[in-house]
Amino acid sequence: MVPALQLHMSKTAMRASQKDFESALSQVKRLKDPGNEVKLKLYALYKQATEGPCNTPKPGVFDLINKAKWDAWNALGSLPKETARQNYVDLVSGLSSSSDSSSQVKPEADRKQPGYETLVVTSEDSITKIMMNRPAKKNAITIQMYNEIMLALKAASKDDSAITVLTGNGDYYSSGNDLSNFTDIPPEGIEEKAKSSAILLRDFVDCFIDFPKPLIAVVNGPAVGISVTILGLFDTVYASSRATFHTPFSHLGQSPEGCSSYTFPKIMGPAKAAEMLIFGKKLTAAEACAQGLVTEVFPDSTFQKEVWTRLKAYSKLPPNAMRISKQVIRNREKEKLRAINAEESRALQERWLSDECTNAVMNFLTRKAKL
Ligand SMILES: CCCCCCCCCC/C=C/CC(=O)SCCNC(=O)CCNC(=O)[C@H](O)C(C)(C)COP(=O)(O)OP(=O)(O)OC[C@H]1O[C@@H](n2cnc3c(N)ncnc32)[C@H](O)[C@@H]1OP(=O)(O)O
Repeated sequence: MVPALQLHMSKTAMRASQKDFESALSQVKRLKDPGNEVKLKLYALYKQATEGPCNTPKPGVFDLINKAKWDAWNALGSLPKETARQNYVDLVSGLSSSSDSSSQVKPEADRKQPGYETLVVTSEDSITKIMMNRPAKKNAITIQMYNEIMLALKAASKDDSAITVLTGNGDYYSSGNDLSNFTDIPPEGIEEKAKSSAILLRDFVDCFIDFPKPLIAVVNGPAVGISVTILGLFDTVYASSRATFHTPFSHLGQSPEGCSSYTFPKIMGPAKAAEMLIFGKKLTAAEACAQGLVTEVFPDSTFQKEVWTRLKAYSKLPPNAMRISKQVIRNREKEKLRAINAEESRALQERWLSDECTNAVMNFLTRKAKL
């Protein structure tokens, strides 16, 4: 190589290295804590790059931290300043790329727990998220979905997450019971179907009564029927400003479930509860919040961002303390809630056999009526 060109190139390399060094110095402040060993390496390379070989007296044996730093610097011997600077830049660049890849959000499909067809269940940041996933059917709850939600709750109660969230995919939170559940009548007849459905309903609601960790509903859109009534068993309910809360049981020839015959009057008083549960009054998110069913309403445009930021912060609280607090708040009611659940399920078992209910369901299924 022509000597003049060689000189030019090495000067450029040195200038670039100085620039890289400065940017590495600012980058290092944004890195996650890389641990003590790496921090010592960085310290030593920095000192070598800026001051040259170690030139200070060795600290005393009891000055542990300064001695470790001194040892690390001294170990670099007579390494040239430029090489130390380059090594520093290389080390920071390696740390940044590994911390970038660990903080990258994996696509939901990669994090999804297997085994669910009607739900997407993910666990991340100490939060288990159970998302109802039939958006084309407004997340109407099929028999399979009832069973999968129970499975997901049981798994979440034992996993290492601190909090559990139920939410919906798409524009609805859930349109409640899938009315086509009424069409799948076994050879044993409708009475048997009503009986097994009442057991399913009781077991489903018991899972919410017994859930041991903080349980949060992220109500992303309108909620109907059982998806509303079980909200009284959640610890926190966050709603989008687009959400509505509708329990049209009389319209459907049915009666309340999800322990709402007890929780709603307790939450909002008997008069407001009756308007919802007997007359099917639909509440806006703001009304549901004013009546205590909803904890907080967020503008729809920022709903997901605000709610998940809040939940990520809550999920870092000590999990055992949260669990015990929930027990202290809820345990004394559990037996009562189970008895109420059983009673509501028995009442519905009869309702499902009534003409009022059959006609309402048929009207929906034959496209004659919607809510
Ligand atoms: C004896 C056997 C008993 C079995 C019982 C099992 C256990 C049950 C225990 C629990 C009991 C719970 C009580 C309740 O939850 S009551 C509430 C029931 N829900 C409803 O009545 C809502 C019915 N849906 C509607 O009124 C409307 O769909 C809507 C929610 C107001 C939305 O209207 P939209 O115009 O915006 O959208 P739409 O075109 O209607 O819906 C899109 C498609 O989704 C289907 N769909 C929506 N909700 C349901 C539903 N709840 N059940 C079944 N299918 C639903 C709708 O039919 C559309 O489908 P498609 O595109 O036409 O194929």
